[in-house]
Amino acid sequence: MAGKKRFGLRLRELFSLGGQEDDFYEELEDLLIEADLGASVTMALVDHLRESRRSRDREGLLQALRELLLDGLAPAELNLDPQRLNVVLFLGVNGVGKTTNLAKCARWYQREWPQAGILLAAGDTFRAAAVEQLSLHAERLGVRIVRQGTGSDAGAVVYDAITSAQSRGERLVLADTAGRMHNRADLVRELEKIHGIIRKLTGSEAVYRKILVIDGTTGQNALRQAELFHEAVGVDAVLLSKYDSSARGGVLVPLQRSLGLQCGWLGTGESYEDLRRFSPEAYVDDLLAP
Ligand SMILES: Nc1nc2c(ncn2[C@@H]2O[C@H](COP(=O)(O)OP(=O)(O)OP(=O)(O)O)[C@@H](O)[C@H]2O)c(=O)[nH]1
Repeated sequence: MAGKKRFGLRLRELFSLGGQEDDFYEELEDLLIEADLGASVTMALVDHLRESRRSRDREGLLQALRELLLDGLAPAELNLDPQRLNVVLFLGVNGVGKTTNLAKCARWYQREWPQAGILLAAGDTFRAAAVEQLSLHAERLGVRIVRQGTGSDAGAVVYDAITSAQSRGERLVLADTAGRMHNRADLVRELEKIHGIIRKLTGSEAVYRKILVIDGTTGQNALRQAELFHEAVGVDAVLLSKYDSSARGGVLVPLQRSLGLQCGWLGTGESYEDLRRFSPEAYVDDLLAP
């Protein structure tokens, strides 16, 4: 959070400085880019501020920037349905916190839907320790898991999980996926295969959603990751992990502006309770806080 505070502070310092108009906007651009807002969003914001000719006093500018950042941001809605089967696929590159946050979501729905029956699917069969890690969470949470060994077919794991949940009347399958394969094409092929299996099995009978986990400390690279997954299978919502240790976290704005992706949750630590619903106002206030 220290970095975020620095951003807000530096913004205020800049706003209270005198000097040339052009220098001011250039420095503002640098600050926004450092906050992970990305070049195109930054340009658009700064152009807007320039054109709006709002008074260049500190509070006026901060208020204008706040409104611009908030524009279009909304909490993602998954619209899951406790009366039907829901399949939620967790996507994201290695180490972003997919498995941990999948487990937090399991805990969340244990509370929200106490009667639902939750099943975890160990679909990351590529990384050696991933199946074990998810199994440990299943044991701690007291939920069922469908797993096979490392190197097995992830599509088969997901297939088994869904048919098993269907036969038992369970309402929620949370499926992990690999974040890395031998190369990008393999990863996309694997995801497309899993996606095809889920679509075939669920049809109109079930709700199927995809959550992309983005590491809040990643910066602009997050946008490229999101493009990859969104193009491959389509993303319904973003979960921004490691928000507690993210220096900037401004990346949610370009994710929304460039790809139309909204955030649903913030991961705020490593324990099961460390999951927060995304609030655009709280997020932007945090970004701008001194
Ligand atoms: N501080 C903090 N740490 C987190 C958060 N979410 C996950 N982590 C940590 O990030 C590390 C990686 O998390 P994993 O859940 O293993 O990541 P993954 O994406 O499943 O990784 P792969 O299985 O390798 O793809 C672990 O040490 C987690 O405890 C969070 O919201 N805050």
